Amino acid sequence: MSTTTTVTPQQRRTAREPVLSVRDVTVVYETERPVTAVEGASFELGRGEILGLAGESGCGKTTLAYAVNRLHLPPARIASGSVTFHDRSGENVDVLALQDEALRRFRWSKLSMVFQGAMNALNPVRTIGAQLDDTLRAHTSGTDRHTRRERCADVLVRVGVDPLRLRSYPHELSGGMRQRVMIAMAMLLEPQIMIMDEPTTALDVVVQRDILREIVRLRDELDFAVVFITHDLPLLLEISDRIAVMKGGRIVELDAARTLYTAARHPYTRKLLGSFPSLSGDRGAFIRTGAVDEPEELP
Ligand SMILES: Nc1ncnc2c1ncn2[C@@H]1O[C@H](COP(=O)(O)OP(=O)(O)OP(=O)(O)O)[C@@H](O)[C@H]1O
Repeated sequence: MSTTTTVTPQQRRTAREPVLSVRDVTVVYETERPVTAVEGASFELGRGEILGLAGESGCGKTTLAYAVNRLHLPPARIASGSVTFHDRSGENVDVLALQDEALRRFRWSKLSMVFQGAMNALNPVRTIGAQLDDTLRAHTSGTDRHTRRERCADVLVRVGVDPLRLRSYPHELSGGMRQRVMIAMAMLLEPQIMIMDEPTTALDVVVQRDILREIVRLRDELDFAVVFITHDLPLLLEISDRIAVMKGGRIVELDAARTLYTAARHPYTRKLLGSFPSLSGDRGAFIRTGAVDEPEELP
């Protein structure tokens, strides 16, 4: 007689091996009156998992993301903690100890980041193709021009942009397309983790939804993990496997998206959920559109 266990894709992902372990990270802005922007933050990111990072403005989301990627600049200082990247090869990388060339290689190729308003970071006087090629050349040696061109065209197609746009200048593209190009750039070196900090905030809702759907689809296809930062909790509930809620520099709750929605434990999470009418109103029947929650029968 065989027994069957119902395992959701969500459980499968969170049960997966970790790709990143963040332990007790504290970040202080050493200003005249030092500000502890992140205090004792710990989380584990599973391979291929989408982890949402939610919380009100100023709670420390961006500071934490920058620290994990070592992009923080003085006066910010990582006062304590550890960040370990678990490479697909089996190697464990102490991210906070990386220096110079090793750190440069780590960024983009292992962990890449899409910033708030990244679309405005494109160089206005260089074509999209030239800018994608710059990133590729900086990280891959000995790849010929034709192969690089094909790779650049391929990532554009993946994010839904016509590869003919390689010849375009940023001003010839809509905001949504430029943001897609930035996501393509972050994907270029096939990183195992992508950190996205409010990547769609500046875009209208329809474009925002399209891009998010694309990110979830790409994750399903390519199996990179995502840390997705926003204060838009309904959005996170739709796309995330798990969600961490931050308040005053601390992660106060971290759970599967569905559990957080139906049975939040921390009063602040409940308050946050209650502050979105779409989640709390009479017609608040919340529908997950992501491809993450259909149960699946496993033998
Ligand atoms: N350069 C700085 N110097 C001093 N304090 C800073 C600096 N940058 C950020 N802070 C403080 O650190 C705290 C966390 O800021 P952070 O930008 O990480 O929050 P956030 O949750 O990402 O906010 P938002 O959603 O508005 O981007 C805030 O109290 C902020 O005032």
